[in-house]
Amino acid sequence: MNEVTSFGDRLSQTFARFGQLCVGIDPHSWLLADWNLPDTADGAESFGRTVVAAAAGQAGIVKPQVAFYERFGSAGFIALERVLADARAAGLLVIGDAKRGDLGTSVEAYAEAWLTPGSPLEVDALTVSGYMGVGSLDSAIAIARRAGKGLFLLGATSNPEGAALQRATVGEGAYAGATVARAILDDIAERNAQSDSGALGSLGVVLGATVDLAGFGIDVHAAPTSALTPVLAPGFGHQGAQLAAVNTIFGGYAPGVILSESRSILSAGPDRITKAIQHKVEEAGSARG
Ligand SMILES: O=c1ccn([C@@H]2O[C@H](COP(=O)(O)O)[C@@H](O)[C@H]2O)c(=O)[nH]1
Repeated sequence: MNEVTSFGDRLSQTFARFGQLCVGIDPHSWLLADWNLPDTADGAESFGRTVVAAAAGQAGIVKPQVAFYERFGSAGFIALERVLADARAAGLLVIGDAKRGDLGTSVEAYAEAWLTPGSPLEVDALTVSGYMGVGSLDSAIAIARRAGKGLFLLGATSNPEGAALQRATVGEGAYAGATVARAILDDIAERNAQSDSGALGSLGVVLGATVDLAGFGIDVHAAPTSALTPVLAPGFGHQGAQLAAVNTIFGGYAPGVILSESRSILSAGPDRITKAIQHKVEEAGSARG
């Protein structure tokens, strides 16, 4: 049987080739209107496939926001399947932003849906919630590792409402005394150290570029140097964070940060989207140095 390449190694290869920008695919109603597309599943499909075609060969990663397809029910999922198929055929690394979370066999079923090779919704990595306990995701983690896929656990999210919960202190267990966000980061780092031998681990966390990580008890200068935990970082662009600040915000984690922007790129419209992506890829490259 062929050895499966880990998600961490595939992410490292993508970074080396295309840099660290991730283009979000978020077909908001207003964006569909700006793009002269109907606010329907067909409109969202056309939007997503145009973004994929513009990103292919320029950026390495795309992140479709599942909610904007789910709102159209089964037709939306068919549209999303086609966008995902295009993206994977174009060699883009695809992160499904679905923020799934559950326990036992239920989370296992989510992982089968999104991470099984050949599944209609197959992506390379999925955003998940560990707020039922990181251990509640064990079966999904096992499926991801077997298939060479990745998971990004919500840690310190970019929205201001997240802080009250995510900065709360864990009361018991191995991470007692740490904030919730820090406990998730530490748990994932340990799992990566045990299972990944490359530069980047296959399990990542979501850390918003808009948040003050020190306030969450996260010391960005204490990042591990091998099996570094990848960080999916929304918050650049429309939410206010500047790509130029990536090294300052993320310190030792910066080599593993996925710089995600959606609206700030997508608002360029269908005629200027290719140029907008090219410009952002260059900006992200200069920011990382
Ligand atoms: O902490 C988080 C986690 C996920 N998101 C998602 O990222 C994009 C951000 O879109 P922008 O237009 O670049 O603001 C969107 O799909 C969010 O649901 C996040 O913003 N923050």
